[in-house]
Amino acid sequence: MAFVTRQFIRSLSSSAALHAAIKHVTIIGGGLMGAGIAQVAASTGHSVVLVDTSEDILKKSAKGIESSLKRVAKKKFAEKPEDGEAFIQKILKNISTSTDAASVVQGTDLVVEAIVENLKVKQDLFGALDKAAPEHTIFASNTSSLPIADIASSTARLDRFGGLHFFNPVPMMKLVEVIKAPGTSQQTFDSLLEFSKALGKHPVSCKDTPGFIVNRLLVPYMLEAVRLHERGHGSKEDIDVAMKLGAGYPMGPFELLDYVGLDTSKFIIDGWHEKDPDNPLFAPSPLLNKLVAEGKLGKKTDVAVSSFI
Ligand SMILES: CCCCCCC[C@H](O)CC(=O)SCCNC(=O)CCNC(=O)[C@H](O)C(C)(C)COP(=O)([O-])OP(=O)([O-])OC[C@H]1O[C@@H](n2cnc3c(N)ncnc32)[C@H](O)[C@@H]1OP(=O)([O-])[O-]
Ligand SMILES: NC(=O)c1ccc[n+]([C@@H]2O[C@H](COP(=O)([O-])OP(=O)(O)OC[C@H]3O[C@@H](n4cnc5c(N)ncnc54)[C@H](O)[C@@H]3O)[C@@H](O)[C@H]2O)c1
Repeated sequence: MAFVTRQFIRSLSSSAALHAAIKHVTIIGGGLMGAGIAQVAASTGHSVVLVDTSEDILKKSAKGIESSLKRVAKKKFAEKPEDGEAFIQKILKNISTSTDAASVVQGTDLVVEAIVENLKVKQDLFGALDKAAPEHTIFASNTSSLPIADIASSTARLDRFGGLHFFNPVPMMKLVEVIKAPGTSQQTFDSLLEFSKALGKHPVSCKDTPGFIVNRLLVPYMLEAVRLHERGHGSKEDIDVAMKLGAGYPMGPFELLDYVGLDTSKFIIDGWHEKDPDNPLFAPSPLLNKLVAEGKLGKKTDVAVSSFI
């Protein structure tokens, strides 16, 4: 009995040690999502390296993080604004940047990937990182729509690979979908759940199925809104107002498409359409295709202007 108890306590403390081990995080991709994930990880005391392909992009990411932190500080230190600047600087100190993923992962506990929604590009990245990262390092993808198992297949660490699907804007959205692929070990899954909680998020457990939970429901809804408009059955403005005032959504579907990025939305739809061409829910949208071809990608192209106008 005493032995069982000691063993039980040992297993609890080793699992606590494992969870505590996620201190150093590498975020690959400094766009909308990567910058937000880096900000939240740094704000919760993690040491963060943010990686992208060029110094210019990383400068833009750093600027975005700083202005988001200013918004947080304005609210948090409304009574004592002078403390806000120290708060921001303390968090920024936890973030460094790099264009060399292979060298920075050598000292990392967790890699969170938030690069372009393309299977081959993600596989190439993880295949290269697998050779450079230490044994214990966990890999996670923030993919919106791709199977985690397919991304993980370019590595030899299927047991230490899972999904961490954050929501935009990351500093505000409480949910993280934690995805257990068939190869993900229970220990890795538990670490990812613990990490999500350490970020102050609310994790939900997901299977490695298309769109997990949120996007399996959200993507058909958003596409249906675009199709409703394409059929001439409602203006974009009326559809947005209707869903905000009639269904209680904080943003209408067109506003949200602008916010998410029209390029990312198109990558998601094209990928699902290719896999399931007869499914009318995932039929491509001529309007979306036209806007992306014109380089109108939503807020990321111009924060002040809607791409749908
Ligand atoms: C077709 C296929 C498409 C599928 C796409 C799937 C994509 C993906 O996989 C899943 C998703 O993410 S799906 C997408 C999931 N996401 C959704 O569905 C999002 C839906 N939208 C919302 O929940 C709300 O509109 C927001 C929370 C964005 C803003 O809140 P609001 O009440 O409408 O109003 P507000 O006046 O603007 O802001 C008020 C205050 O909030 C604070 N603050 C805001 N942003 C901040 C930031 N970045 N940093 C820091 N702080 C930030 C700030 O304090 C600000 O005050 P300030 O004085 O202005 O600084
Ligand atoms: N936009 C959203 O609302 C949202 C929400 C949840 C999940 N996601 C997912 O997160 C991922 C990123 O989306 P995003 O909206 O942040 O995209 P984004 O276009 O804003 O940013 C992607 C960044 O990745 C960089 N990048 C591309 N290839 C790279 C590589 N090989 N190495 C390093 N950096 C590279 C790009 O330079 C860019 O800065 C996608 O998988 C997307 O599906 C997006």
